[in-house]
Amino acid sequence: MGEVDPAFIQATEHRPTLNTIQVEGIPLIDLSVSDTRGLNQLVSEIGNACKKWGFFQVINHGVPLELCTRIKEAAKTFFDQPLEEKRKVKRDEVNAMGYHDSEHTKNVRDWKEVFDFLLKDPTFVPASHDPEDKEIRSLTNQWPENPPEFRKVCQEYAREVAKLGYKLLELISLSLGLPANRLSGYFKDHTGMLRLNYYPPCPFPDLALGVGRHKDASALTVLSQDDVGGLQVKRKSDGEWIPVKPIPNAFIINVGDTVQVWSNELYESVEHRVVVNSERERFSVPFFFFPCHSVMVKPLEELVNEQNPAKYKEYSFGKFFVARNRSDYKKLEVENIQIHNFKISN
Ligand SMILES: O=C(O)CCC(=O)C(=O)O
Ligand SMILES: [Fe+2]
Repeated sequence: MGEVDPAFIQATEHRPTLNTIQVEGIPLIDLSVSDTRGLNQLVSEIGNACKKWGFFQVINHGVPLELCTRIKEAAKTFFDQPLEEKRKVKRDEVNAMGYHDSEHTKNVRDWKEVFDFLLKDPTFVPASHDPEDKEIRSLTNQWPENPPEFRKVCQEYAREVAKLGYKLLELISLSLGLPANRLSGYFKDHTGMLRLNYYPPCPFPDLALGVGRHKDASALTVLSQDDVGGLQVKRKSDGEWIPVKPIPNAFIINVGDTVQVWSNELYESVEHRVVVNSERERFSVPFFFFPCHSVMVKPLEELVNEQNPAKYKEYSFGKFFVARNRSDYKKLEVENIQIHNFKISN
């Protein structure tokens, strides 16, 4: 083993324990409804999973299974290329979509490579995180030449997974006692993004993480993973890191910061991380369902009252999004902006 690059080394308290524990996992929910299990039952399962875990897996989700296989094959072919090839579609501070191999989470470098693309091309976001700056910037995708089918597969997958995203938004709205379409207006010009994650085998999996502990800024995230495993979720009841078992053909769903605020913390955006291993590479594909940049996020009026006042100040989704992304490129001196910065202390 060569020199260990200190940029990857987690502080002692954040290093993973590599012995896997067998525990009751996050709920598995069948999205199909039938005469024996109606919509109400499904909605209540979703609500319970959001409250207890912030995470669940779904089957019978409607996304063609062959698309999940094809996107992971395309990802493998892309990431297997030499670095010079991948860097032709390199992401930078101006062109925020494309390939990137040095993401930092909480100021520690992640043991992974990523390829990011937007569902809507172009997508509009604020030009900077400065609240006074009203300029809007458009983000566009970059596509590699190889493999030739890459773009088409990515776009087909994105379309199908977004349909699932809308379906889940409806189920989450219903589970909060709101009309099914209560949240859909916030996603008209959404800023949803897909990411191909590639975690190469790591020679020091006891020191580094594929992705450091974090919460997703999304409303919800729809993730497809392969059979290797590595995702861990921080259990709300005791703070233990619980592995998410790979289930063939299932998607992993988690509620993000935006739903945490909308629901006035009835549902929480739960911390998660990815451990790596020294033998097998791993692929995963998250879809981060972000609202439109101009949405002002605050607890939904129907869910707050005198007994249960709003726990968050209103914030601009676009400004939050842009501020969060700043830490992707450089090690900041301070912790980057987090949802708890908007919490009302009373
Ligand atoms: O690879 C995974 O299982 C999860 C990745 C993740 O949490 C993220 O990209 O936000
Ligand atoms: Fe995540």
